[in-house]
Parts: sequence; structure tokens; C-alpha cells
Amino acid sequence: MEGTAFQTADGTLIPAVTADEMREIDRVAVDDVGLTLLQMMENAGRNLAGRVLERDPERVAVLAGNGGNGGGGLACGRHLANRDVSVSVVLDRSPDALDGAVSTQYRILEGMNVSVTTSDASDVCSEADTVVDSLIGYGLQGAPRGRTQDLIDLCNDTETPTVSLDVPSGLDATTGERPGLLVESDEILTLALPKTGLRETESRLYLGDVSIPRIVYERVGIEYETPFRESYCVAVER
Ligand SMILES: NC(=O)C1=CN([C@@H]2O[C@H](COP(=O)(O)OP(=O)(O)OC[C@H]3O[C@@H](n4cnc5c(N)ncnc54)[C@H](O)[C@@H]3O)[C@@H](O)[C@H]2O)[C@@H](O)CC1
Ligand SMILES: [K+]
Repeated sequence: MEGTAFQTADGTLIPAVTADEMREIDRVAVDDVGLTLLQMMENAGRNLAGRVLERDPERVAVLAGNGGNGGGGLACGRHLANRDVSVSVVLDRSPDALDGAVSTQYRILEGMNVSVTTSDASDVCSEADTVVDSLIGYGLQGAPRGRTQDLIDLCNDTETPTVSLDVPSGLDATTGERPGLLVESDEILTLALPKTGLRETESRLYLGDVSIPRIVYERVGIEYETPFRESYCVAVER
């Protein structure tokens, strides 16, 4: 395990997983143990908001994709807005393309009258003091395309400090390869366990608890000691 493990500052080893392994962990957590995606997404979003709040933000742009990664970003946007941070959400496609838990997150923001754009986002990004990158997580398939690619380009161009959820969008979570454009993150909050591809990144890395019970790791054959003893989010060394 030591070859692939990351560790906390106090030396607790944390195994790294591939995208397929993480998908299986999520599946067992939901299908066998009974957590819901919405619960995990809420924990992801709250931990992400915690990292963003460390930056004392006033205006935050949340770039959100249509998958689970985007849902975590949207939940983060709600927690920030609840703390009087000015939040603008930038979707990479029409809200009609959202479903399940992600759609739920979106509808709540809509009910809160949080600003949402599906068109030109250059002002939103340049006026923000922090960008949340929740476009794509471990679900990346090939080089980022279309508006997702344009938003990554914009995010990198504006040079606003960026916090990425799970992995910087455009990174292959398993290999660390970048098949196309990649968000240049200042900080990454990865979820549950670090992804093997994060070895190839250099920005500050944190690990957030999404409340996956130990029995899930036992069932998928991963040796696991919780790094979350006193906190829901810990700094991680590669
Ligand atoms: N335990 C869980 O399952 C949780 C997962 N969460 C997040 O959900 C992510 C996984 O969710 P998903 O499996 O929905 O996948 P992602 O949200 O990583 O991305 C999938 C979406 O990205 C788009 N996409 C993929 N490749 C693209 C490309 N090359 N160009 C443009 N668009 C592309 C597709 O439309 C696809 O729907 C994780 O990385 C994690 O951040 C969190 O929301 C919390 C809970
Ligand atoms: K991301």
C-alpha cells in the first residue's frame, strides 16, 4: 500500500484509488449500505465550502457540470450563499440536462434566486475572487469538449484562484494524464480517498469526508484507517 498511498500530516496512510475503484465504493455505499447520493453530495459541498471560506471570499463563481462533480459544486454554492457570499453559478449546459441529485441541487439554488448563467461567463469569472471548479470529476471521458472546454479555458485565462472538487477538471483521475485542457487549480479537495492520478498534480491537496462507512471499504477489499478523527477535512501529502 505504501507505494500508492498518500498520507496526512500525522502520518496516517491513505490508499489511493482509480476511478473504477471509486465508482465501486460509491456503488457499494449506495446499493449495499443505503447511503444516498444526495447525502454524499451534501457532505462534498459542505467540505468544499469550508475550503473556499478559508479564503475569505466575497464573490465566488461556481463552474458546474451536469454530473456528480457539478452537484457537489452546486451544494457548495448554497452553503456559501447562506453565509452571504455573492455566488454566481455557471453551468456548462442547459439546466434541462441535469437530473437526479444534481437537478435537486440546482432547483434549490433556483429557489434561492442565486444567479445562474448558461451563456457568456467571462465577467462572472473575472469579477470573482475565487472560482469553484466542479465541471468534471472522475467521470472524464477524453479531452474536454464544447462549452466545458471553453469554461476551462476561461478559468485559466482569468487567473482567479481556483479550488477544484475531486480532481482538476480535465485530469484523468486514474492516470493523471490530461487529454486536453486542464483547470490550473490552486487547491484540490478530493473526496473520500485520493485518486491515483492526483500524484501528477502539484497544488495543495485536501481530503473531504463524504461519510462512507468503513464496512464499504472492507467489502471492496481496501485496507482503511480513517484519517477523519477530529475533522471532516484533512490536508494530504503525496
Ligand atoms: N460518492 C459519490 O458518488 C459522489 C460523487 N461526487 C462527485 O461526482 C463525481 C463523479 O460523478 P459522475 O460519475 O457523474 O461524473 P462527473 O461529474 O465526473 O462527470 C460526468 C459528466 O461530465 C461530462 N463529461 C465527461 N467527459 C467530458 C468531456 N470530455 N467533455 C465534456 N464533458 C464531459 C459528461 O456529461 C458526464 O455527464 C466525482 O468525481 C465526485 O466529485 C460528489 O458529488 C459526492 C458524492
Ligand atoms: K473538478
